[in-house]
Amino acid sequence: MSLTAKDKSLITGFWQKISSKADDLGAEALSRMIVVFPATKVYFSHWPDLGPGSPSVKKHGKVIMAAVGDAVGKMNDLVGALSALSDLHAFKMRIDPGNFKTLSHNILVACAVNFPVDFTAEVHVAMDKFLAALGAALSDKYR
Ligand code: HEM
Repeated sequence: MSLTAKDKSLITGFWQKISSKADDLGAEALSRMIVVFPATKVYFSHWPDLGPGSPSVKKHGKVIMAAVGDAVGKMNDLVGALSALSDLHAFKMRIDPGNFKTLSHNILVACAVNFPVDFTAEVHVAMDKFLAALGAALSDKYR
């Protein structure tokens, strides 16, 4: 699956609209993932508070979305751009790569809820493809 020129322009355009709210979107996506898919809590058990909007969740939501924003600028080589991060998730954090789909889903939900007008069906498809490609790139180092 590859991103078309149209996908890329929709993704870049949507990111420009949401980037100033990226930290909040990240916190909401991560909060939702932990609540709706509680099995994901196992990876964050070292945090003092995993509740929605807790300081750890907010801080890490910001970190995740900074990486997503960086990836928007590197759409032509996601595997190369995310190689070090893939290594970390595979061998240091040992995240089951199936979870990338789960977080992507929650990022889409956060985008839809907070940007209902801009998150058209067209943008939805493009962002879904982009996050799937990002998840695939993050899974690249697993084997
Ligand atoms: C869109 C997908 C994702 C992106 C862009 C992303 C990005 C990041 C980044 C940038 C870091 C910091 C790495 C560093 O220390 O240099 C990180 C750490 C981490 N990620 Fe991910 N991540 C993603 C998905 C996931 C998923 C699905 C999980 C688990 C369910 C996960 C669990 C973790 C954990 C446990 C850490 C360490 C947290 C800590 O410092 O306490 N990540 N991630």
